[in-house]
Amino acid sequence: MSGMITLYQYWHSYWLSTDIPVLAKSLLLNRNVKGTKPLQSYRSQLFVIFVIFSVLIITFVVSVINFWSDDDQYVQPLHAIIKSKDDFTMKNKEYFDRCAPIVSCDYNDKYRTSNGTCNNPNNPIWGSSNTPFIRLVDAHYSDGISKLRTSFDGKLLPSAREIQVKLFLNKQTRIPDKHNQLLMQWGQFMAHDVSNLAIDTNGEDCCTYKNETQISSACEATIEIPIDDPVYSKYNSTCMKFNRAMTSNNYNCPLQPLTFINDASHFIDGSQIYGSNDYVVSTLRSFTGGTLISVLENSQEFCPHSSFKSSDTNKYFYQSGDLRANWNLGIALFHNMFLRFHNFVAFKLKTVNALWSDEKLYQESRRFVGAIVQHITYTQFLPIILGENYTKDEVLSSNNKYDTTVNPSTSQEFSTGAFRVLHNIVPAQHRFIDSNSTTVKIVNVTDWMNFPYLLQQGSNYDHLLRGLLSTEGRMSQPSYNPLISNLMFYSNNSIGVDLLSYDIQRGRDTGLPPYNKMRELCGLPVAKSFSDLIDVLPTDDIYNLETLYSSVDDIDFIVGALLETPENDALVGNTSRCIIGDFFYRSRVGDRFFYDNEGQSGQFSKYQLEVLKSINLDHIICATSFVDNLQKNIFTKVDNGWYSSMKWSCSEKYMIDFKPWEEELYD
Ligand code: HEM
Ligand SMILES: [Ca+2]
Repeated sequence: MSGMITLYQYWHSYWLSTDIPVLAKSLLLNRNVKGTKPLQSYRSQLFVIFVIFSVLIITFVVSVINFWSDDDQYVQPLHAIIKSKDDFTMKNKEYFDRCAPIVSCDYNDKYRTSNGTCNNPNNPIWGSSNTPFIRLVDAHYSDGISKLRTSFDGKLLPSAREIQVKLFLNKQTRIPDKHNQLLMQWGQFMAHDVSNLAIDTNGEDCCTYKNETQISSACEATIEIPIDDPVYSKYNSTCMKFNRAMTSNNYNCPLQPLTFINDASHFIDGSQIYGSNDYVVSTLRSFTGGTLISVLENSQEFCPHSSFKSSDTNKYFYQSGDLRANWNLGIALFHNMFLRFHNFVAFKLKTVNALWSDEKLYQESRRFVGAIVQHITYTQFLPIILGENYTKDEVLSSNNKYDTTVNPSTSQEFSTGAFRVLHNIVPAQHRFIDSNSTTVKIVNVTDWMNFPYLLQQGSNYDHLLRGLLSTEGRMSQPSYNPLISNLMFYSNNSIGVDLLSYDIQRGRDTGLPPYNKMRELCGLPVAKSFSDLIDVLPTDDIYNLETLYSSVDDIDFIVGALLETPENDALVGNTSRCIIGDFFYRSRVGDRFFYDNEGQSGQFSKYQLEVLKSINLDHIICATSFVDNLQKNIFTKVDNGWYSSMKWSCSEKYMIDFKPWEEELYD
């Protein structure tokens, strides 16, 4: 009875007379309120129970709402799917057990090594150059080891060129794109930072060897051209030369099934600018003032030259951290831009730290540039490629914590498959635009492959840069432009090759799993018949696929990925987005030196990070060219709305503050 009274008294006094702020204060301070009656202790306990009970109910209601509102069943936490499928620490185990070099590391060092070793304290080789790509799915070869995949019923797969002709070649759409050509160029620059698959060429022309009995293994995979090919039949050509990629066997590490080696450091660290090993790095450094070697022409800085095969001394290749710098004019421009930017940063750091040595200036500048390359990729580039929300929720999730269990290596599926889908935004032509906004020249991309010297003549560097900035990009679509689809690397002696045929054949060469396997990995339902592809592929493409492949399980990954309808605000479809997203997630969380990872030896100070985060590609363009005003959204041709015609001027908007790098001197 006394207990009843007590309870009644409690409720009565609680609702009618308790001073709630006083009670809350007592709970917070975990002590009794002065002058309370003996009932007070019960009151506090009941109040705690009441709070806990309420929290439980609210949590339950919120999780029920979340469960029902999760209508996008295919958007799953991709790294969770991929990570749970396999243990990344076991990837390429045989390589690591048998062939990996032994390295000694100083984990207090503030700077990355040139080849990427010593990043992960438990696995110091992870992500370093000359180590294998990782496979997210096991290799697919017809003999389980090295022979190109065949169809499930044992027949040969359709020829890569036949697929190009029947599915893609005539599907050119010219809808104006809101992005400019610079976006594409950043993509290629990024691809070359993280991926370099060496090709086993030896100068052989595989089609000449084709009919000989002793065919070299590098030439096993020449591409058959259909007799009625709309382009090559005019030249009576029935064979497209194709060399297989180098494998670990070429690096003195025989492994089965074939394992492919990345010559670039897998990390996003600007290795295409600096080189992926000590030798290349040292050939590019001037060893004064922390700068890279450059040549001057018309008061402009360019990459140093290496000799050209031609006797004409006015023609040359640029030397840089990546041999592919000369492939096309746009990539050559980017190599020059970043050479200039490195030297600009070195100069500025010297002005705030007059006593810094060449070594210190070089390393600090490289660290600065590497951070900016990451920052641009994650904040300006990826939101356009993968969509804003996907980038935020999937790629940039998990705060800024480095995770030693995450393997940062580039995946085979990313480099030979998903990221190549963006070859579909490579334009056929570039415009050269002068300072009066007049187009002074239009060039075909394929006319200048391996002829980068055009860039250095007159004001061509700035003209091409203006062209990339103000020409609309090729809209993402299920085809490559007709020039790279037929005439890539053409010369006086050869018609040229087809990039899409190469991409399809390279997938088979490197044992990529077929499209259906990649769907499964990324959480899409496995297609049991062609008609099941309707969830992400247009109907007429499904029909055409059925005429080419005998089973839905045969479709090449890049073929399915290229046909997928792009997701919401992304440029790529569901499976490409998943594989690209997976790589960029691991490349961030698995990189101890990632620019905004917290608690690591190479960490930037708070003020340095503030400056770095305020810099974007606009600042780099302003610091390195005569282009002096820029649109507000650097990868967009023009901004929309009434404000659109206005551009921001370099001198007002894009200054970089180097003060946070000034080291205090103590007497
Ligand atoms: C004018 C522009 C471009 C040209 C001429 C070009 C050409 C090529 C060629 C010839 C290959 C090697 C093909 C092979 O033998 O397997 C390649 C590989 C590749 N490309 Fe492109 N590409 C361009 C732009 C891009 C863009 C915009 C991206 C992505 C955003 C990209 C991503 C890749 C990737 C990831 C590889 C594999 C790299 C490796 O592992 O070695 N490329 N490209
Ligand atoms: Ca790299």
